[in-house]
Amino acid sequence: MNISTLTDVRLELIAAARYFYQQGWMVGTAGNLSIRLSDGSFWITASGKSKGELAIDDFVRVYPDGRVEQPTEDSKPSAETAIHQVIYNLFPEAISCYHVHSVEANLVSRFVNGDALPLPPLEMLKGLGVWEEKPDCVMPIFANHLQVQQIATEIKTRFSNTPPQLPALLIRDHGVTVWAASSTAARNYIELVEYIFRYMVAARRVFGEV
Ligand SMILES: CSCCC(=O)C(=O)COP(=O)(O)O
Ligand SMILES: [Zn+2]
Repeated sequence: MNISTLTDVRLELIAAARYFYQQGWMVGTAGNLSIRLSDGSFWITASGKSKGELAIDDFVRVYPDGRVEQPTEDSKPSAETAIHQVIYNLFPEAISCYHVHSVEANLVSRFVNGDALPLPPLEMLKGLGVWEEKPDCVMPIFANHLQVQQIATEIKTRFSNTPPQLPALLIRDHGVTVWAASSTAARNYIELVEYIFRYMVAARRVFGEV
């Protein structure tokens, strides 16, 4: 057994959350991160924890049958656990699901009225798996219902009929969610989508509405 197999995967989530917090993408208690284990259960951030200073007990374990293992009585699963569950059910290859709130994600979610955000054909899309000459890509947008289960249901219905072009979705006036085959890839995906959002906001300032 090498040393990496002994590492608690929650440490990766703690490090990623601290990094996202430093970027201003997980301010206060905003956002939630999860990682799936080989038995199909996943660790997810407990609800309402300061994401810049997570500790090993600030996670709950959610099993495929919905059972929840809490380290302490006051640790509740993230309010957005239903979204992570639906992503893991839809995408068997997904090992990590990360959700952050940035100012730019909220701004670009208002660039269109419809349910799909056209993305500029940037080289960065290759990092998200889009290897095309001038990619014609959209990011799905979902309404930010107060009942998170409703958001999760709409994600399930839409993606079951129309798989997304990218491993990412945007919730309007809320934030972005990505999923990936490893926690490292999920962290990269967050950085890439946030770069694209920053570009879109800057491009609007420079070129106006295009
Ligand atoms: C101030 S963030 C409001 C809730 C939210 O959108 C979020 O991402 C954090 O919720 P959690 O229950 O995972 O702490
Ligand atoms: Zn959120």
